[in-house]
Amino acid sequence: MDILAEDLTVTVAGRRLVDDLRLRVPEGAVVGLVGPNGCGKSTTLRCVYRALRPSAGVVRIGGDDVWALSARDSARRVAALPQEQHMEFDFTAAEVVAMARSPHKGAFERDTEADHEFCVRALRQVGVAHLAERGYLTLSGGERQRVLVARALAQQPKVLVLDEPTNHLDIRYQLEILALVREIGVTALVALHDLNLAAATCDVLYVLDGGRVVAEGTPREVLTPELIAATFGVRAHLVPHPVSGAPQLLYSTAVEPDGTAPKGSPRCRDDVTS
Ligand SMILES: Nc1ncnc2c1ncn2[C@@H]1O[C@H](COP(=O)(O)OP(=O)(O)OP(=O)(O)O)[C@@H](O)[C@H]1O
Repeated sequence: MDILAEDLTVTVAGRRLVDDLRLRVPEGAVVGLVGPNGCGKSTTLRCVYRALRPSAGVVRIGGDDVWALSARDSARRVAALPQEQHMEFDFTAAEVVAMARSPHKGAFERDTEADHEFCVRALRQVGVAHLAERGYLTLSGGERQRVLVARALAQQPKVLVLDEPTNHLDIRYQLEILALVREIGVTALVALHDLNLAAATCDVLYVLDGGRVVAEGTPREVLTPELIAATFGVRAHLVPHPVSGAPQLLYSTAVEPDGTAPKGSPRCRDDVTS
């Protein structure tokens, strides 16, 4: 299923957190959202996974407005890995992953053998099968993150929405989780801070600044030193990855050698009102 956001706007207290945004993720593509802190990535993703109703515009998953779907129907299509996930009770990792199966069953229906299999497979896919009986609250940050990725996979979604999925992960698991997202062939919209990981993982990148799309295209088209300076206020040098050829960014200090600030735009349009 594809994702289409049209004219998406989120206004809170007179401030446009997301401003007339248009974004498309074709079926099976992995699309990245990048941009500085506070530019509206999570707010956009929350609209896509139906946690936030936009002030204007629409998000369509497989052609249907997500707010025209029931919460259950939406959860059958979209699995989300939010940036913050609070868990009050000490469920085991296996129980946390099993929660993903509830959109696929009736209120009092018990888990079937097939449900169990989906969960075991998801735990294995992200390398946490050995943690299945551990209490979730006893896990490290990276272990928790991998359990939550397993939960998203066990939901068997048509669309994955991942908000900083590499948070807390060591470099091996950062690479493995993103490779897995590509491998399973699911439509994916992913917010990432690491521009090199984004370049290596995503077919297309959307760059947000102040709630607006300021650039879109392949990583090679989008990740130019000019754009990095204008959007992040950082000097960047582009080099091809020696093996894959993917564009890689090396950064220097945020100021020019003469001590002046680099050319750049404001990161957040705090003054924009509806
Ligand atoms: N409910 C809210 N009320 C007021 N402001 C909000 C609300 N939710 C988000 N914001 C503000 O909207 C802006 C965009 O937030 P958002 O979390 O979408 O940014 P982000 O690009 O995901 O940032 P980060 O990279 O830091 O995770 C931020 O300035 C944030 O403080």
